[in-house]
Amino acid sequence: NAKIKVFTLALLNKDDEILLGLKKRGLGEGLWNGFGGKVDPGEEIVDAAVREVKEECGLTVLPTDMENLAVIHFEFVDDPVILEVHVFKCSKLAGVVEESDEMSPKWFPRDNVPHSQMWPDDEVWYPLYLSGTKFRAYFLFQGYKTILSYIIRDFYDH
Ligand SMILES: Nc1nc(NC2CC2)cc(N2CCN(C3COC3)CC2)n1
Repeated sequence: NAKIKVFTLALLNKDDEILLGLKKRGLGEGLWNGFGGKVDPGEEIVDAAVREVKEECGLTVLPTDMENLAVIHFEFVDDPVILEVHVFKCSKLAGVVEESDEMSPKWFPRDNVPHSQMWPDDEVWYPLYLSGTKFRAYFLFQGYKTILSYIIRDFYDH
């Protein structure tokens, strides 16, 4: 009786830097990550991504400037809840970066993000993301720290 929970994850780019936020609470607390959250019922996924970016770091992004680069499914041993994370890449940003209740934002060099303080899967798929490759991925976790297995394939292949 698997249950799928849909999340957005927006990675914001400017020149050779990427904006990450240190999560202050909830799932991923204490880790650096892109901006995102749950998709409300009836909400378009890309609109949820735009909303979460604004809420979490103050920046305004147009839905048409959100490039959907990946869909990643995360499964956890002995847990029926599957996380479906829609990853977006955006380079057209407006506004001023602000701290929020959820996130402390900070710019990092895109080739030097703090992987030791990020979700372990990021190290696997960031290189694909940075090269602009569209992909689908599946990760099987034991708890939140151990990757038991993963599959990555082209977004368009079956
Ligand atoms: N980079 C990355 N890795 C993940 N790995 C799986 C956990 C093992 C999950 C993940 N997200 C799921 C959680 N979501 C938080 C915002 O509201 C909750 C952000 C995106 N983001």
